[in-house]
Amino acid sequence: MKIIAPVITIDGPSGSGKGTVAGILAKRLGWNLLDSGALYRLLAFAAHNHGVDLTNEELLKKLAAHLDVQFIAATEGQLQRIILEGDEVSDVIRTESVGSGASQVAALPAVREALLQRQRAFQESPGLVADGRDMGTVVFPDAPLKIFLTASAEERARRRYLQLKGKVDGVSLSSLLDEIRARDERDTQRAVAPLKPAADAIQLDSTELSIDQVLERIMSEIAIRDIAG
Ligand SMILES: Nc1ncnc2c1ncn2[C@@H]1O[C@H](COP(=O)(O)OP(=O)(O)O)[C@@H](O)[C@H]1O
Ligand SMILES: Nc1ccn([C@H]2C[C@H](O)[C@@H](COP(=O)(O)OP(=O)(O)O)O2)c(=O)n1
Repeated sequence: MKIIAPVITIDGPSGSGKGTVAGILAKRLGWNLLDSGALYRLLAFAAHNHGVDLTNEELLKKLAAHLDVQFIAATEGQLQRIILEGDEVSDVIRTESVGSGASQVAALPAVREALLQRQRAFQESPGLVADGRDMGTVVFPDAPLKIFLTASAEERARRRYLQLKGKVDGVSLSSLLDEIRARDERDTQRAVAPLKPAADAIQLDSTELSIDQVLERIMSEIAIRDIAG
C-alpha cells in the first residue's frame, strides 16, 4: 500500500510571510516544498515572453500544461532555484508586476485545472510544506495541518518595501500598498478557488509577530498533532 506523505498547508495574502515560513519549515523538517505561487508567476512570465495575452484562457491553459520548469531544492547556504525553459528566473519572477500578472492568470479556471496535478505531484515522502492561496481548500483538502497566515495590509506593504528597497528601482511604499490591496481584492473575489481560510485552518495574524514567533506557533501545532515523526 502506498504511504501518503503528510502535508502542511500555509495559505494567506501577499506579504503575510507564507514563503519565508514554508521554506524554513520544510528545511527544518527535511520535507519537500511547494511554492505554488511561483507556478502562477512562471506562467505569467512565460506568457509575456511568448506574447500570450493574460486574458487568453485557451492559450494560457496550453502554456500551463507544457510549462518547462525545474525547481532545484535549497541546499546549505543556497535558496531554492527556479529554471524556466533553461534560464534561471528565481529573482525576475518576484517583481510586483509579475505578481499582478500571476493573480490575473490565476483567476482563470482552465489555468487552475491545468496546474492542479503538477502541484499534487509534490506530495512525496517524507512530507510536504505547501504555500499559496488554495492549498488547504482545494489542492490538499485532507492535509492534517492547515495554517492561514495574515497580517494587516500596511504591515505587508512595509515588509515588501524593506525586501525590495535597494534591489528594485523606484519602489514606493504607497504604490506597494495599492498593489497589495488590488491583488487581495482579485484573489479573494474570484469565482474559482478564492483566497479564504479552509474551515479547519488555524488562523495566525503575524502583524505583531516575528518570523521566529510564527514558526514557534506552527511547530507547537505540529507537535500537538504528532505529524512529523
Ligand atoms: N513575521 C514577520 N515579521 C517581519 N517580517 C516578515 C515576517 N514574515 C515575513 N517577513 C518578511 O516579509 C517579506 C515577505 O515575506 P514572504 O515570505 O515573501 O511573504 P509571502 O510569501 O506571504 O508573500 C520577506 O522579506 C520576509 O522576510
Ligand atoms: N495557490 C495559489 C498561489 C498563488 N496564486 C496567485 C494569486 C497571487 O496573487 C499570485 C502570486 O502568488 P505568490 O504566492 O507568489 O505571491 P506572494 O508571494 O504572496 O506575493 O498567484 C493563486 O491563485 N493560488
